[in-house]
Formats: sequence, structure tokens, C-alpha cells
Amino acid sequence: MVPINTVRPSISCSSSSGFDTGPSAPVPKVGFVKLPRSNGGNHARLSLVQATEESTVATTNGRVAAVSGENAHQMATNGKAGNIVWHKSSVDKVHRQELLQQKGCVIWITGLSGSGKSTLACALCHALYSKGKLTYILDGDNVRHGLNRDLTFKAEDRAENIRRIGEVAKLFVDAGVICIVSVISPYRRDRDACRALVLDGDFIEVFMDVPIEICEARDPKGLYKLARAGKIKGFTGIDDPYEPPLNCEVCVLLEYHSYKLVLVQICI
Ligand SMILES: Nc1ncnc2c1ncn2[C@@H]1O[C@H](COP(=O)(O)OS(=O)(=O)O)[C@@H](OP(=O)(O)O)[C@H]1O
Ligand SMILES: Nc1ncnc2c1ncn2[C@@H]1O[C@H](COP(=O)(O)OP(=O)(O)O)[C@@H](O)[C@H]1O
Repeated sequence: MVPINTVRPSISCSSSSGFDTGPSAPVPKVGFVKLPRSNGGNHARLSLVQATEESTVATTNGRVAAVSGENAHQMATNGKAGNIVWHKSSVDKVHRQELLQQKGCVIWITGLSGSGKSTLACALCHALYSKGKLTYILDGDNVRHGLNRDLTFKAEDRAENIRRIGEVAKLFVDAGVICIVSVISPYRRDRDACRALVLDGDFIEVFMDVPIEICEARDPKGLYKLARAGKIKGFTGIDDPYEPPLNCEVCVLLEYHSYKLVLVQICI
């Protein structure tokens, strides 16, 4: 069982078996997220939106400092770019969350290929949508069609894949959106780096704790078969590592019971 950090938002789920992702299939009910009130809470009113005198700030490694005409020399170097200044808007995250009546957060679903990440992401998205909550899914396969189409499955490219997805997820959180990420994200260090990009409590890590034998038996894309035949090199779980979370918020544990796959445990 995975120890759970209690400061995190709670997620409740109901069990379901016999998932089917076909277009006409009913969306399985997997639950909903109870979103804690934002720090601004009811005090945040759109009427408070006004131009701020300090309209620009410089930032280095996430630390923010005010910049005015006199101290504009405090421009920062961030990554490879020099002379950059953060531009602050008078409409911020608190206002956007107030507008949307929800709290932005990241629900990061990690697990082997075929473990059910995309299925859970879609079901969660549907459940939240029906409750009037705005979500957006960043799915590994999909993001690799566009933003990350230049990346392979080498270790350093996987790390870059996750870094970029983490940064995009951070933008969604700032927009007040519930960002559901479904990516293998095999390395603990990369997932933890994404967690560190957002505030404590805004990152909910969900581990699809499904044995590789089950994932391989499912093999909906035939990739395990190709990997076993040596036609795909460096396939996660076969000849590339997967590091399970040590302290995730949610662990989805599935097992076979009487020849039926059932959700036996969600540890929160
Ligand atoms: N070598 C190798 N290893 C693992 N997976 C592979 C590989 N090659 C292609 N695929 C397909 O790519 C999907 C995983 O992409 P991700 O961006 O989630 O991977 S990662 O987080 O960068 O490891 C993954 O999708 P899911 O099955 O939905 O997980 C696979 O379909
Ligand atoms: N809880 C579940 N029980 C049984 N089959 C599932 C479950 N979740 C997903 N599946 C099936 O397993 C396969 C892989 O699911 P998918 O969501 O694509 O996994 P991933 O995104 O992790 O690769 C699909 O055929 C899907 O219908």
C-alpha cells in the first residue's frame, strides 16, 4: 500500500469493471474531485481587478522581484535567455478561478502502457464536465503528435517530454483549469520536478498499479508484441525502466477476481 500525504485534495471513486473505450460505450463512473477553496476564497472579487503600479517583475528560478523604472536593471537570465522581465497582469489566477468557480490543479496519471491511463483520464474528464468543471487532458500519445513531435523515447527525450508537459500543466493550473495528464512518465525524478512546479496540494499523482502481465495481455496497440519480438527497442517495462511512485496521492489497484478485472483498492 502506498502512504498518502494528507494535505492533498481528496478524490473519491466508485469501482467499475469491464471498461470499454468504444465510441458508443457508456462512460464509466470513476468519481470526482473535491476542490478546496482557493486562498483568495470569497474575498476575490472581479471588482478588485485593477492595474497594478508594479506591472513588471523579474524572476530567477521562480523567485519574483518587483521591477520599476529605477531598478529595471534587475532583469533576469532564465534558462538560456538573458534580459527577460516577467510581465504581471492585473487579472490573475485568483480572478480566473473565481470566474470558473473551480480551483486549477494537476491530476497526473502515471503507469505502464496499457495500464488504463487514457481511459481513466477520459472518464474523469467526462465526470467533471458533467459537474460543470473545466478540464483539459494532456495525453502522452496526443502531445507527441504536436508539441513533442521532435522527441524520441530515449531517456533524455522522455525527460524533456515530461518537462514540457509539466510546464504546460502549470500554465493550465494558472488558468484555473483542472489539467489531467496521462503519460507513462517512467522516471520519478521527472514527475517530482513537475510536482515542484505548482503549489503544494495542486498536484495529485495517480498511479495505475496494474501488473505488466495484464498490460501485456491487453496490448491494444500491439506494441508489447513488437517489443517482445525486438522490433521496438527501449519499451517501458520490457527493456526500459518504470519507477513506481513512492508517495503518490492516489493508487489505483486492479486485480483479477473470478476472471473479471475489478478495482480492488483506491488508496488516498
Ligand atoms: N518505447 C516505448 N516505450 C513506451 N511507450 C511507447 C514506446 N514507443 C511508443 N510508445 C507509445 O507512446 C506512448 C507513451 O508516450 P509517453 O509520452 O506517455 O511516454 S513517456 O512518458 O515519455 O515515457 C505509449 O502510449 P500508452 O500506451 O498510452 O502509454 C505507447 O503507445
Ligand atoms: N479498468 C479497466 N479494466 C479493463 N480494461 C481496461 C481498464 N482500463 C482500460 N482498459 C483497457 O485497456 C486498454 C489500455 O487502456 P488505455 O487507457 O489505452 O491505457 P494507457 O493509456 O495506459 O496505455 C484499452 O483497451 C482499455 O479499453
